[in-house]
Amino acid sequence: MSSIIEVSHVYKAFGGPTIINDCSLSVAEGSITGLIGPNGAGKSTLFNIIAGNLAPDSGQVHFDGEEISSLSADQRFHRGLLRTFQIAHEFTHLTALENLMMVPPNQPGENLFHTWLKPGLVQAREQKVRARALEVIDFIGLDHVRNELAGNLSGGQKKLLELGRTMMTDARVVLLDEIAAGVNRTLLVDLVRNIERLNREHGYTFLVIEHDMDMIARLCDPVIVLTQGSVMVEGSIDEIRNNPDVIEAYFGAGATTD
Ligand SMILES: Nc1ncnc2c1ncn2[C@@H]1O[C@H](COP(=O)(O)OP(=O)(O)OP(=O)(O)O)[C@@H](O)[C@H]1O
Repeated sequence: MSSIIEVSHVYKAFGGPTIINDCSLSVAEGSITGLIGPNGAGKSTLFNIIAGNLAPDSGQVHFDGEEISSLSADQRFHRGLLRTFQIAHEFTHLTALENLMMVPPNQPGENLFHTWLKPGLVQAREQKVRARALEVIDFIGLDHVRNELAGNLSGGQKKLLELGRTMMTDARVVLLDEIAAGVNRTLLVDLVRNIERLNREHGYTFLVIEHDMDMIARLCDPVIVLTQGSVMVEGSIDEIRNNPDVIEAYFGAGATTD
């Protein structure tokens, strides 16, 4: 498998100690790759650097062979590299379906000249977006709450909606940051199933930060362990689980898995 994301020798400090320290890793196209590590290891910082929300002090990030360090988060989004975010506050007053319909970038309706000069174009585009949103809401199993305000959805339903929002664009790589947090077990099963289906049926590549090890074990291969801002080891979940260095990094010297 070829790699779709390549992080090469990235460094980042926030005026104090180096948080990301000569970090290099690659994510294979079509994989669901896990990114784990103790608290403060730098996982979210690395996500921000890959997504374009934070500039590295040095080093490079390639997406599908292209060096993307100079691209904004928005430009990366339009190329299909995106991360899920909590539903923004203002969107909690929109229905689940409307939340999906808000996602497509550059909607002609946003441009007043289009509304005046090409109303037919705007209408056709809106119909297409609505049809897609209806497909997506069915796919993620939220059809029964499509007219519910997003703010009234449960934590797990909001996560499913976040995942659905990635389907309104032509996503290729989705960065998931602790998507299982606060989700009940039943909806977690739906979430995992949808991630697997998006991977299998739509060719999405996922990079997943997760503290829930059951979820990592179920979903991810390979798993990358980050400690103190650089990659300690990469392998299958079983290789990681039995690696004494990983156990020590998580639990301290002398710890065992028993
Ligand atoms: N904007 C910032 N300014 C200063 N320090 C920061 C900033 N962002 C992150 N840090 C520091 O960088 C370190 C790594 O944080 P980061 O959130 O990337 O780790 P993490 O591995 O995602 O941790 P966790 O698993 O606890 O979420 C922490 O010590 C944090 O305090």
